[in-house]
Amino acid sequence: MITHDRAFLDAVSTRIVELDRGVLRSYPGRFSAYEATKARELQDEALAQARFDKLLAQEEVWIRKGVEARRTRSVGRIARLERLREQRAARRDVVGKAKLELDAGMRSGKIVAELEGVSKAFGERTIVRGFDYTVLRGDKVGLIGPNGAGKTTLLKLILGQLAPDAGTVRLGTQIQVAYFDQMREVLNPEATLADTISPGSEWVEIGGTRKHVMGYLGDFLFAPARANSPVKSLSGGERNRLLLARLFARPANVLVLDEPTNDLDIETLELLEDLLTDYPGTVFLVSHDRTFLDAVVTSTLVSEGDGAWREYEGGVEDWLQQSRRAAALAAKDAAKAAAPKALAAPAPVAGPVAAPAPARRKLSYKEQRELDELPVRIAALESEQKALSEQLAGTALYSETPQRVAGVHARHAEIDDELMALLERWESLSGPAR
Ligand SMILES: Nc1ncnc2c1ncn2[C@@H]1O[C@H](COP(=O)(O)OP(=O)(O)OP(=O)(O)O)[C@@H](O)[C@H]1O
Repeated sequence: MITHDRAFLDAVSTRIVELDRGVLRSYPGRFSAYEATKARELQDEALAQARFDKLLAQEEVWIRKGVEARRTRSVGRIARLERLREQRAARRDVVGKAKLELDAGMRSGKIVAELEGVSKAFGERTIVRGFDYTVLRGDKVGLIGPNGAGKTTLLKLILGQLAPDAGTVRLGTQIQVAYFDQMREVLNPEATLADTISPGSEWVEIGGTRKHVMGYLGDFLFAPARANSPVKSLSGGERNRLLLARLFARPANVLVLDEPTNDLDIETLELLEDLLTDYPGTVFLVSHDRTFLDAVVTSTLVSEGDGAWREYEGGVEDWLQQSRRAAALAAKDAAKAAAPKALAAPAPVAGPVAAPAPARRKLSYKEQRELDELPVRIAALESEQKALSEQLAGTALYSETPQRVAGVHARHAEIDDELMALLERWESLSGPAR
């Protein structure tokens, strides 16, 4: 019996067979029993994953320690870390694939939009001039230009929401657009996380594929225990993560993301990168975060001023390289034309913009000092923890008072937390600029 009628299922079934992430599982009993067991399993899974993450994080702290510690690294421990990393990567894979099934709404036609000689001006100001452009299904397009260059206007033209002054825009078939705009999206602060994703149902259902909302929230790094908390209890970054979860639960085949990376932590950024990279539909991405753009886009639309827009294959780095090359060639040609007999001077390497920003954010003097001291603090905590582990493994400790034994246990656990906090600090200080 295959049905979406839960009341009916609950009344008649004696066994539920579930297909989740490509695995079939059988649960004896009625539908309500299955739901309870499933929620428990998801919770256990989240707990096991959290434990695993903690171990991995500790091992990452260890491997990242200074040169001195590096000499004493054990081969076995490094091999174990590599295995842990692989397991972690595989887990993300499963999640990514599961979501892809949810995302793939109805496919759009092969051509999403075709623009010919499109121009648009607001009063005296020309935003787009004589623009020819074709977007195909699956293109991931980055838009780059200073504030007010016309990125939003160009997007509206491409998606047929704004009529051009001149030229034609032909839209493809079956296009369903979903937007992610942190500034404008509104979340009901009183609604729960689960209700925000899938109002009135415990299931997220798109294109015939269903997933329990707890599991879906888990994919977006919300623990099952939080599914029934109100939106107002979330931090700003968590709200953005929830908006992303809602975006990917919509049956769209064209996603438009305007500055999606503001306020997202590293893990969510990676998740978003993976989601967008694997997303089978078309993506338009406006972002000032070059690393993020480079990771996701397959082509870039760049404002070259005065209504001129140009398409480059690849991401920001490719655009910079290509435009530097073009500028160098132009300079060479100009030099040749101006002074044909002069000795060939090295071509100036000039581009429309400066070289890419350094990958790491600029630290204040105080932060740099803190970062430099972190390995020492981590090493001290680890050697303290090692000494405690030895005491716990030996017999002498147990001839002392029970309070003393409990104290050693407690300090050992406390060091775990301190190490985690230092690792997080290390991540945030040494992470890329955003
Ligand atoms: N409906 C409108 N009427 C008049 N002017 C407009 C209209 N929409 C946009 N503009 C102007 O056109 C220019 C381009 O705006 P647009 O919002 O497309 O830029 P943007 O590149 O997306 O900017 P930002 O990076 O700041 O979001 C701006 O100067 C804006 O004031």
